[in-house]
Amino acid sequence: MAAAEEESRLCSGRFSIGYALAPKKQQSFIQPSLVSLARARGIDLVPIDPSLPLSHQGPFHCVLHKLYGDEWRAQLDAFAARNPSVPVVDRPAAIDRLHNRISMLQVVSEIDVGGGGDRSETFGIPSQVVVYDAAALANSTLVGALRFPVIAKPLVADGSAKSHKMALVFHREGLRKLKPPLVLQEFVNHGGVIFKVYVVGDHVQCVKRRSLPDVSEEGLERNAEGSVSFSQISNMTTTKDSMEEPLLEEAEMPPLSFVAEIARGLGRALGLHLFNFDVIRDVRVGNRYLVIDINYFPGYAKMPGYEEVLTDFFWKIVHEQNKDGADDKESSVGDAEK
Ligand SMILES: Nc1ncnc2c1ncn2[C@@H]1O[C@H](COP(=O)(O)OP(=O)(O)OP(=O)(O)O)[C@@H](O)[C@H]1O
Ligand SMILES: O=P(O)(O)O[C@H]1[C@H](OP(=O)(O)O)[C@@H](OP(=O)(O)O)[C@@H](O)[C@@H](O)[C@@H]1OP(=O)(O)O
Ligand SMILES: [Mg+2]
Ligand SMILES: [Mg+2]
Repeated sequence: MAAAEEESRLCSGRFSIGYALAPKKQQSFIQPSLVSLARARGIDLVPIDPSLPLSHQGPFHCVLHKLYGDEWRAQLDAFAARNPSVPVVDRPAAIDRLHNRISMLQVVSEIDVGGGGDRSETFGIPSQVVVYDAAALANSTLVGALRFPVIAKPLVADGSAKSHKMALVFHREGLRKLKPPLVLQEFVNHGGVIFKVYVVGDHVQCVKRRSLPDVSEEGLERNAEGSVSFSQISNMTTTKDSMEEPLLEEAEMPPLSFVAEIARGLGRALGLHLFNFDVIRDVRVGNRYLVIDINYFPGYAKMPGYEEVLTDFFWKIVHEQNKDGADDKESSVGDAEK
């Protein structure tokens, strides 16, 4: 940041965080309750107009964003080159890894959750294969390795409505109408409840949501249709499903220390501060947890107390950044920025 701009901040004692978000995201995330809490703690949340040069906006002490495309990327790169000490949360190259459902989950095998060796819980990802074209869907070696039912997920997870369109496929014949590129992931019975683990820097919070109900052997036989399509099931408040209602309130949460260790490992390996991940508990192995999805900058406003959590995060970023003004300090924000 230019010396004159920093001087004006020192006089005003305030920090500016610029945010660049799609209109729907802006509406859900930038709540008056968040804006006023941040303001009370000396932080102004300022909208960035992505159609104007970033250099004509600001000054900012941090840039927060969930926008894609080459133009936006070029703007951020130029901004980072001009303002090497201003954190960009998060780096586009780090976010990219979450836009492909294979690279997204590969990171799970890269992390090490120690727990001193006395932890009974284990974690991993479901078996999955990637299918690039229709010919591969007919390949018995590839598909034969999977146990049905499977969930077909678009390979690309770029936030488009299309990228959330899934199909639960009961039989091999159900694969025929699918459109690659996609990932075929084994459906794991998990009691109809999913755990969403929200990460904001060092903060980790886990909530329960409804999920797809378990599929029994009879259900598998009965389903002559071969597949069922769905989209963003955990955001639905009701389902038309005739299957037994999952008892959301009664579902036991995973130990917080366990999910927090996974969260920290993922945050470090991905170089990200703002994300959530979906975890299910395998009903066959009660202490086995599977990560099935990781999302950049999720719907934080649905997280209880999100205003405090996000304001604390903003406060830490701008204060760490300005403590000794350098890029070479040891803050986690600085590390991710590099
Ligand atoms: N392997 C699996 N086994 C059982 N259920 C699964 C599996 N994968 C996904 N699901 C169910 O399908 C839902 C959607 O899958 P996923 O989370 O991968 O999609 P998404 O569109 O990326 O979700 P989000 O809205 O969280 O970004 C999950 O919330 C869960 O209910
Ligand atoms: O819109 P919502 O508040 O539901 O947030 C969802 C968010 O949509 P948004 O970024 O457009 O807001 C999604 O992002 P994209 O994959 O589509 O980029 C994804 O992160 C979901 O997992 C979030 O739901 P949550 O996991 O928190 O339940
Ligand atoms: Mg999900
Ligand atoms: Mg997702």
